[in-house]
Amino acid sequence: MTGPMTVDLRATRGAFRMAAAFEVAPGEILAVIGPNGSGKSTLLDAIAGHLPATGHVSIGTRVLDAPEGARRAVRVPPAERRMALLGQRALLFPHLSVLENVAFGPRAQGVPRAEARRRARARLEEVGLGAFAPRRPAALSGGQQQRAAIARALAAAPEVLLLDEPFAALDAQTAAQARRLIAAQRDDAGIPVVLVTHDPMDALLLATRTLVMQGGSVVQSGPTAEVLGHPRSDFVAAVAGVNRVVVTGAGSGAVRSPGDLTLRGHGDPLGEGEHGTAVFAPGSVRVRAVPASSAPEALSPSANRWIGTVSLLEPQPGGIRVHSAEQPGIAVDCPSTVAVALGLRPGLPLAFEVAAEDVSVRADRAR
Ligand SMILES: Nc1ncnc2c1ncn2[C@@H]1O[C@H](COP(=O)(O)OP(=O)(O)OP(=O)(O)O)[C@@H](O)[C@H]1O
Repeated sequence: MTGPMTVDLRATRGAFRMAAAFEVAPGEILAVIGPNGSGKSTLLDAIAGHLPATGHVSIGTRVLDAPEGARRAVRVPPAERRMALLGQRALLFPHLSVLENVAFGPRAQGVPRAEARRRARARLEEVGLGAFAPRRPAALSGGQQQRAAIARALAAAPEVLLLDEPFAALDAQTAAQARRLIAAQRDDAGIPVVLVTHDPMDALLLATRTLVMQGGSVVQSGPTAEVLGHPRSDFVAAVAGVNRVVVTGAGSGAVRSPGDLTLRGHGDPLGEGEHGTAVFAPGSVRVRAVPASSAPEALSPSANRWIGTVSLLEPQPGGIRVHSAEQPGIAVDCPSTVAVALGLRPGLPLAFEVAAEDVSVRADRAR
């Protein structure tokens, strides 16, 4: 059991500037998401000490980085931080066997050779590579090399685990196995884990909290369900697969979008003219046919209902994603049975409806 990891760092890479501050509790996984080039790897490299940075990093009472202005400037070299940084590429030592690669960490910490090999063997069994122990890394597939890298990271018994897209190069089955290993390490070793990921499912399944980086800064952080459930940026909305609509308070508890959609939802009440966002899932919108004989008043939109003409249809698992010409920024997922019954095609007018309990509203002021 280690203590919490506290981070408050600034680093530069060429013209790029990164700044982030957060704490990760022992036994907690913090997910870090963000667009390409937003600074996620820079953050992990700075924490691991591979990149010059200013600020503070500590694990419990052990200070790893303290700024020049502190009572005593501290900068612990990467090899002495007791952190494991695992990236997308395995980076195993090519001239050592898989077993020797995994035993390397314990050996470097002074563990006797026989014991280091015993630990390495146990870790390799856990990742399903027991039979590959004598081989050189080049004789392993990419996925097997990554599993060996996970075994190597865990064999060193780190006090903090830094993971940079560790499942990205793995097939679905191996990725699931690797996720279980990481979750077990979190629970058994009770260490803080920072997980950079592009997959919202990783954040949802593994991380209690999620931090969003954009342009080198933290733009949102909080419980994973809140961050993905009410994204503050289009990037996170796309990652979470939800519609995010900029709205303004329209009085009587309703909000209005720039596309003139009137919505009622739950969450923050918006005063008239006050700015905020409304979020709802594409699958929570009901789609119905517009009868050809409809009276004009039956077509007039009311709160949470709108009429749209199909402009784009995209296949989705289990159905079709529908976009309309009138509300191009709103995606609606239509189950395949309904899509067939409606005879979905571009140009078809449709009635859309979303229940108020499925619409989450947040005021900008609450940021
Ligand atoms: N060695 C380097 N020298 C100069 N600039 C760099 C270097 N490495 C990265 N950068 C720049 O730093 C910025 C942040 O890169 P970083 O790799 O941290 O982003 P990221 O969020 O991890 O991206 P990705 O999701 O693509 O892995 C980018 O603009 C990148 O071009």
